[in-house]
Amino acid sequence: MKSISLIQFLIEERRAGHINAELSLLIEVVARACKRIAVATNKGALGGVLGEAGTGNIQGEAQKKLDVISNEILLEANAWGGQLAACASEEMEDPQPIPDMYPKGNHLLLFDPLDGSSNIDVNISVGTIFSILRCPDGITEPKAEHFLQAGTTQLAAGYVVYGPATVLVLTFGHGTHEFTLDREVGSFILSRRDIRIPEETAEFAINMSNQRHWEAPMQRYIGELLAGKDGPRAKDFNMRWVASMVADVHRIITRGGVFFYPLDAKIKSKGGKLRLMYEANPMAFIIEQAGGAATTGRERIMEIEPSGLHQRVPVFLGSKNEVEVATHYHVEADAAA
Ligand SMILES: O=P(O)(O)OC[C@H]1O[C@](O)(COP(=O)(O)O)[C@@H](O)[C@@H]1O
Ligand SMILES: [Mg+2]
Ligand SMILES: [Mg+2]
Repeated sequence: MKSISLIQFLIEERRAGHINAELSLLIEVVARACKRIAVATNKGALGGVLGEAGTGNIQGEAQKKLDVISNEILLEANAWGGQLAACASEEMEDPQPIPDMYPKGNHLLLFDPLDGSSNIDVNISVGTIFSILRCPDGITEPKAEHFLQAGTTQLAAGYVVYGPATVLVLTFGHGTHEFTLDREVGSFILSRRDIRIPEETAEFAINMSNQRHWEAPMQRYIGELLAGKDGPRAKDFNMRWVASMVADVHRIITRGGVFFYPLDAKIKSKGGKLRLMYEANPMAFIIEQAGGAATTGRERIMEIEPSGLHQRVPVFLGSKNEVEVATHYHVEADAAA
């Protein structure tokens, strides 16, 4: 098989008119930063990267050292290239403009620098998630409000999973593609083009420990899956929960399945657990481009008009038919109420 590097793939995408030179460079820079995060992650205890940073982020969550290191790597890598107007991160309260000493570009980059933080210290896959938007015309100093664009306007989205292999999954709205890092050569190589998620699945991912706090339609849906062959679905379902969204989504991208982080009584006042701008929107774009579906249980994630940079939403995503059944149960219960 002829091997195609990420750089060659980006040139092809430019020729096809899917991206411009600035966006191509931006993806290269993000991919290079993620290689550095992979190196830091792989060093583990030997690199002094495990454990708590001793600080808290805007979400009120304790930061791990690797959350802080990954955030810095992404900010530093993106500061100088002339492809960005500003960055926003799950770890920072406000967007960070590109310093005045560097040229500015027309894109906005949003990222969850290190997803699955609870898994860092136990040597389970973690990742980085990113989303790219166009900076509104005439805005030279983007503020939070300029990032508040619906997911349907994303120009690109991707994630990198730091697992047994380091893998980048990317979309520009023309299919979802996967690249595997060749560690010896230092290049991402195309490993799957135009990924398709099967519409049917018998595998679901959810944190079952929250079951008693879920809303009634979620209780009903998961109850039916657990009843297996003897229940109304007449089929046995398997369950997986890595607790790193990147790893759970990557499994779905690879063999199908469905992922839920629903609303529950504990997190209701926050709107959900996962962040719309850094997690839900980019993953929804990637999943939809692979033939899957992504909703909040009530509406399509990518159609939400964001109200805040750190807004949280419920997330249902993956194989189309299961997302539809679970969403239908919620919409039906709302209508009945
Ligand atoms: O610990 P829980 O409740 O199972 O939540 C796990 C979820 O939280 C997350 O770790 C949140 O992401 P961060 O690690 O970036 O905060 C997701 O990756 C994962 O799906
Ligand atoms: Mg995350
Ligand atoms: Mg994170």
